[in-house]
Amino acid sequence: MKQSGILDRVKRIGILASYNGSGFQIIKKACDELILDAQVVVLVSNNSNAKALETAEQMQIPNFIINSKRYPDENIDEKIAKLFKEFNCDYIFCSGYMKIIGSKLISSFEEKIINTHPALLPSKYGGKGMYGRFVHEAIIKNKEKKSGVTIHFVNEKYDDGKIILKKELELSSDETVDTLENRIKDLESVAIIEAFKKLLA
Ligand SMILES: Nc1nc2c(c(=O)[nH]1)N[C@@H](CN(C=O)c1ccc(C(=O)N[C@@H](CCC(=O)O)C(=O)O)cc1)CN2
Ligand SMILES: NCC(=O)N[C@@H]1O[C@H](COP(=O)([O-])[O-])[C@@H](O)[C@H]1O
Repeated sequence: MKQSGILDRVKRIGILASYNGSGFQIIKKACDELILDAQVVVLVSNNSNAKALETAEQMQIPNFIINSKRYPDENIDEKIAKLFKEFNCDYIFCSGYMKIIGSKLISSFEEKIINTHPALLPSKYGGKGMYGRFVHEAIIKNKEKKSGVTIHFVNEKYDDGKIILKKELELSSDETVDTLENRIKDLESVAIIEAFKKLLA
């Protein structure tokens, strides 16, 4: 583990999640086990029913619901950016976050917002509508021979940012959406940690 100098401090990670936050849990575990020299300091969800909120609460990680329904008169993107700044986040990780991130948040965290996409990019399996099971359904429907995970920086467009790393897998002849989803999640658990090790080095 890198020795921290006097001016260094453990890097602080903010999470954006819409549902379960599986990637968030992977990162938190790696931080707790000192595999990553970082700490998860705050979680934001757009979805008041997100399981990720409960998980954060159980872990005593500050967690917030920020969406336009709850804050109809505020710029949601600015509100999220302000909160992550208040928590002195060094990085933001999108753990199954299903909303477009706007320019304010992107400019506040240039090349510091990281997303995990459950397919190989660039490809037709990225962009608007390509999230969660929809990605795997399209891959299976099109009889693709391979898929994978892409960890990338977030820019203004969906799934278009600079790629940090990719991991591939070959589809089996009897692959289903369920088996592919599970295999991609397993691959993600390796890719996310490898990507953060690269960033934190
Ligand atoms: N500016 C960016 N914002 C986000 C990115 C990004 O790369 N740039 N990545 C997404 C995550 N993502 C793919 O990895 C993704 C998530 C959601 C969608 C999508 O089509 N969403 C629907 C709404 C779905 C819902 O409300 O549940 C939509 O926009 O119509 C595409 C890609 C996170 N944000
Ligand atoms: N395009 C974005 C996207 O599809 N992200 C995907 O959502 C899953 C997280 O869901 P979770 O809420 O179950 O952790 C992850 O597998 C991630 O690749």
